[in-house]
Amino acid sequence: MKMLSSHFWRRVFIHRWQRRLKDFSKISRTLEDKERLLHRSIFSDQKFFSHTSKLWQQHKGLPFDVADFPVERIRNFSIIAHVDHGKSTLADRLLEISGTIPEGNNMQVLDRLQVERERGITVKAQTASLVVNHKGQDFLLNLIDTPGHVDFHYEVSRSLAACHGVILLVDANQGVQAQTVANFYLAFESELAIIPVLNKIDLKNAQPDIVANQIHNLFDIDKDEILKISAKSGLGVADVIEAVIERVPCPQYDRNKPLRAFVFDSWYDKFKGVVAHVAICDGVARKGEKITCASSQKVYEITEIGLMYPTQVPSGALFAGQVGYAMMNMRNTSEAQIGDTFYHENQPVEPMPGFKEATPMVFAGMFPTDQSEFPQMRSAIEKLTLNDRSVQIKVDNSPALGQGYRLGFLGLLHMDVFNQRLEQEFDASVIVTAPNVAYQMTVTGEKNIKYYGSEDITVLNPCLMPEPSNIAEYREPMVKGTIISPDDYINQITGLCLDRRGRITDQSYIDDKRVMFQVNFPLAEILVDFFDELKSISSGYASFDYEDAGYEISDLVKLEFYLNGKDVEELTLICHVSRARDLARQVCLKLKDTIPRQQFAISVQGKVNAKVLAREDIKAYRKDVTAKCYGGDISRKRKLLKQQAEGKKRLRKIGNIDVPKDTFIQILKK
Ligand SMILES: Nc1nc2c(ncn2[C@@H]2O[C@H](COP(=O)(O)OP(=O)(O)OP(=O)(O)O)[C@@H](O)[C@H]2O)c(=O)[nH]1
Repeated sequence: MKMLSSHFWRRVFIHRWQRRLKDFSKISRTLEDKERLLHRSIFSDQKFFSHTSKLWQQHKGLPFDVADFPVERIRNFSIIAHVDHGKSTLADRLLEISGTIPEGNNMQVLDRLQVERERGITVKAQTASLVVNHKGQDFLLNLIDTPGHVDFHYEVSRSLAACHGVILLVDANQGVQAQTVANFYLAFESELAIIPVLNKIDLKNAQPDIVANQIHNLFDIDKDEILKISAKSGLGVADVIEAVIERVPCPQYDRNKPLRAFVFDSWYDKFKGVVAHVAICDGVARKGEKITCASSQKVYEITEIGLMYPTQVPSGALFAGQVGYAMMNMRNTSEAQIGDTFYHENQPVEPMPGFKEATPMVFAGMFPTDQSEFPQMRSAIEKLTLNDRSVQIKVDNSPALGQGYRLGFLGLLHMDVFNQRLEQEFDASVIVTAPNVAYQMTVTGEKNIKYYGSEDITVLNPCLMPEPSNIAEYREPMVKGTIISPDDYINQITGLCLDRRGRITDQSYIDDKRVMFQVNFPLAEILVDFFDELKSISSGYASFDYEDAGYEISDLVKLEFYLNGKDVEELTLICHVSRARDLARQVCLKLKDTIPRQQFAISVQGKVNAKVLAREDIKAYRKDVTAKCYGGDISRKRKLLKQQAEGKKRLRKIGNIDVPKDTFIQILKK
């Protein structure tokens, strides 16, 4: 007994010291941890901590019943903003304040993809549900964290279909940027409630009053409506929750009506198969029920249904106004179409309007590194496009690279991310050809005159461009660009726009320091390095966004590249006539740098209409075949050299040039 009690006191003593040490280590924390402590004290009153919600670690299922949330106590909203203005950080704080996840600085829990974590950007809209208490009542909030980069704007527009309001987040240091403007109009045109929020007010250089003025001038928003927060420290985040509950309208749906479930996203899970993100517009969907897909009329059984809390947590049912996930035993990835409506078997309802197709801006060929891997590549592309519906797919064939696909993307970053996701998530290694835009042409060649008079075609693959003598008119895609920058850089930006064949249509001040330019550009001119150059001439302060602006008549040529006189179709480009010579030189130099030296010399030529515009030579490795010949027998040495020369000729004849996998994509980068 005595022994036991001394053991007990020893444990109490150790425990006390551990606590003291913990307190001591708290005092000596770094600056970042001090912010965390501040954030803790802000949350300490746990104003929004719901009675039903418990800390993340403590529950396995949902700590509440979804049936207890009628539409009046549901709010569905998105967080939209320019790149890096703090969307994912705010999402973290909202999840913490509601007790959905444990406290922890900058976990970015909604950036779930490996590519997002590696690049530090959001590429995929992600949803999460949280329960908060407001004036004694529990509310179910469904938030969607959206990407900020222009290449992923389709994700934003799709997410808005499942929302009734948005938080328009603006960095109080950087101010309104180009994507802020684009996102505002997207939400405004969708008639959503807009809550303007200034973020990063903890920063030394934050200028909340100036930025509030910009928001007021540009969007006609009352300055009193603008919230000021620090998503990092948690300051003011409580007000955001209050604003969401009070300013975002509840869904106008009815759980007593027949089921109408809208699929706004879907993805392929290696273990669970196809998973769909669903918004329940009317009625109730329960596990085990049979539901019909409105577009295909196929019947499925709901095998699992639940909320993203913030990962998939089964709830057994979802009620009108709620947003969650569902699994329906779909065998084929093509069955889960985004924009589809599901209803209970034999109880058809009016389907929801689907989504507008995304308009791809950039096209590139994708081929397996080894032709035997084509089936794996096809399956990987099918699964990934299930999660990324903005990609357009067409089967393609290339003499050098074999069977593959021509894919359409919303931009180069989109293409890069898609490629990386193929490798990381599906283990598919692919060759990507040089990206190009889609040109339109009016063909009036002999054959066409005979049959059609003239015909308008769209050329997605430059090597399929018809003979120039048959083309009556060329048209190239245009974009309407928005640039926002401090006025110190007006001259540099004007110069850059003119150099890129841009037409400045408007230039106006959004406050007394910042200028907004509206510029019409040929898409091909801003595709590769425009944004980098804009950032570099404006010391990183200018931002850029663009939207489709149709086609304009242009003067185009087909630029072909030859390796040792052999046309390499995969390298063919279409460009404006004024760019042909520079581009030919740039690509030839790039090829010279990227193609490794081989046993024979390689000539690299860039030609337009058989006229050589640029040429580079890659020297051969001179293998010393006579090294092993000691002594003076000259005839033996000659024989070996002759054999070597013949070997080189043979290699050249069969065009056995080792071109590295990323050459095609590298050639356009400066
Ligand atoms: N000082 C400070 N930094 C912040 C605040 N909010 C976010 N940040 C930082 O800003 C950077 C970008 O934050 P994110 O949350 O990734 O921004 P995002 O808008 O989600 O970025 P994308 O999804 O790539 O567009 C991170 O380094 C954050 O730590 C804030 O209130 N104060």
